[in-house]
Amino acid sequence: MIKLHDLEFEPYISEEEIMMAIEEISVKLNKDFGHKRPVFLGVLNGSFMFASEIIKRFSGDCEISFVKMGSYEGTETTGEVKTLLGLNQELKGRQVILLEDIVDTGNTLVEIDKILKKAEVEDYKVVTLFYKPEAYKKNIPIQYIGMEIPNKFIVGFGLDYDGLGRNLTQVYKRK
Ligand SMILES: O=P(O)(O)OC[C@H]1O[C@H](OP(=O)(O)OP(=O)(O)O)[C@H](O)[C@@H]1O
Ligand SMILES: Nc1nc2[nH]cnc2c(=O)[nH]1
Repeated sequence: MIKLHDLEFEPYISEEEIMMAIEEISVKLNKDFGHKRPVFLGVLNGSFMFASEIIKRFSGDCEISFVKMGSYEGTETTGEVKTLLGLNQELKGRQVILLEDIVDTGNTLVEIDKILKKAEVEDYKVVTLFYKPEAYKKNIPIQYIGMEIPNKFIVGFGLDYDGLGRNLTQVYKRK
């Protein structure tokens, strides 16, 4: 059990399980994009750890870029997704692989979809380590999913509770 701010969390997904899910996604990405020179687009802050693991395993040529989006306060979405740092690279005509740590309501994905369409990317695919099917209310397709999880608030492996917990190497759920 761990405590972050006022809340207690219990171990939920081990580092080993996370790494297995990452390996599986990486095999598919190498097969599907190995010769396409994609741009990996990580969504900060939460995706930094996942993005690092995915990119380390990619064996073809690739470029790496980030955007920073934010919408959560405490354990709840505000419903308003802010673009805190936008695109800083020309993506017109490129194949983009979007790297998300988690897709929950899908609000963040909808905002990024607008950004990528405006940037006139050739195509983009969504990769997420965690996905909450019960919470997802949008219809943007998610092509690569590490793990489906129930609608519970989690922390660790990049995911925070009010700034804390991102450094944890395994995932915890709210007790
Ligand atoms: O599907 P949604 O309900 O939009 O939730 C998913 C988003 O929530 C988290 O970001 P957050 O806004 O907490 O910012 P952070 O990555 O800086 O923690 C996470 O990193 C995703 O980007
Ligand atoms: N830390 C954290 N951030 C999220 N953003 C969307 N869902 C979650 C979640 O379960 N945990």
